[in-house]
Amino acid sequence: MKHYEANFDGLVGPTHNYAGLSYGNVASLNNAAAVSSPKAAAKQGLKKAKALADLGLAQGMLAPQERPDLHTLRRIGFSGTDAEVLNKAAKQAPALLRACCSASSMWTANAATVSPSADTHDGKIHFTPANLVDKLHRSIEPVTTGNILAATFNNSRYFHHHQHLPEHVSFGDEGAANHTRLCSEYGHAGIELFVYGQEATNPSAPKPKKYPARQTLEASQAIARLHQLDDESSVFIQQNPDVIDQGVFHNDVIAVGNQNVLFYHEQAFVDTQKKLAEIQDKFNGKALHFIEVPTAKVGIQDAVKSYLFNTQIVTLPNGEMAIIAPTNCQENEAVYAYLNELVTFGTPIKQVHYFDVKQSMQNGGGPACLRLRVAMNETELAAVNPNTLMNDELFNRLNLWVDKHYRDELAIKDLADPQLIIESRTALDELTQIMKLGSVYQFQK
Ligand SMILES: N=C(N)NCCC[C@H](NC(=O)CCC(=O)O)C(=O)O
Repeated sequence: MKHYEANFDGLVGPTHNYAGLSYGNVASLNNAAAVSSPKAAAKQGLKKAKALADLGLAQGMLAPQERPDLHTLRRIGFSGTDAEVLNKAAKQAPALLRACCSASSMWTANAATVSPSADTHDGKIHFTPANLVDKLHRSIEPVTTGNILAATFNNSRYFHHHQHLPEHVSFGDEGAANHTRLCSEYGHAGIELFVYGQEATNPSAPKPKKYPARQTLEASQAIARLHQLDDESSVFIQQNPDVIDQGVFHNDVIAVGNQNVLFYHEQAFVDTQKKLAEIQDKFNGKALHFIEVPTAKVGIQDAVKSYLFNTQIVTLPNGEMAIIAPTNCQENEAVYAYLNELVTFGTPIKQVHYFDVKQSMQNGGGPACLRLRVAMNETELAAVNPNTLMNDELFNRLNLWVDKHYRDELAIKDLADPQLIIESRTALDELTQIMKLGSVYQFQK
């Protein structure tokens, strides 16, 4: 039986904009009110996804969410026709309107946590949508995320979909951005690493002083229980609160794993040596590569600016690993020098491929934020909705679809334009037909 680790990238939605909504995410705040290009953003994302498919990897796409989110605006008291709702929100509560217009579902690393069947007791792939409660604009994603995941992985024989965790800060859950998996082969049972920012029920435990810690230990433990993971194959690690205060708002901004490689910054974790020993122990003595990047080579600021750790590490069909990096890594002297050196270290990582995903980067989303990993065997892959899987035909259809429906430019003031509701719904309605998703959006119900 063949095994894959498929990447499901988030298709960038028609309202992609820079609203400065994510306190603690330096790029989001620095680019607040800049003019975005939804069309360029969607095309950059599609190009990366297609390039990975062309490298011989299993690659899918996840549909974006409906924005502006009229359903939420009505729920908080704006009434009238759709245009009236938008107008009233724009005048009375512009910050709430901005929160209801974000295309943030593009960062599918935050869509859910996924545990492959090799790790779970019932032998199914488990999905739990992230509740994303720390940010208002993201907290309105999980219900539709659940609908989209269920329409994409639509076979209950292989896929087990859970409801998102209770919507309270004690269960702050950011999905796969704070989760990575180590294994010798994708189809073998692995070790699931859950990295949390704070313990909600232990006020004396360390936590950041300035920026929020979005993921709690309690949430990570709940996911491990729901996904029927063994204690012997789960490791809970605290993220270093000092780096959260320097802009590392998710663990995937400072560490990434693939198969038997863990690539991380020296300052990423609390109790690093103890945790590495626990991982090694639970890995049953099999070979592991811990690639630690020292501060002397790459400082935290360079890591945050370049997104060195928000790279994807993928295993190519020939068994070599490649790093999928944003072009921002080429533009940073220290990081570029490090990556050139990394491929000579004798680890499984032998190649680096650079992609321009700047439209997403300007909101703090790198290549790894844009994808949700799902390790699958060939039977499970065959059970995925085939219309979501990347190939020449889907790539061409989606590019034409973007050309037809997306704006070249979007400024914050444009979010108050009722025409954007019509454009967005027309596009998404057509998309659900292209990807054969059924009625996943509120406006279709
Ligand atoms: N690291 C991972 N996996 N994902 C990155 C998510 C970026 C996202 N940015 C935003 O939501 C900015 C939106 C705005 O400001 O308009 C966030 O902070 O949640």
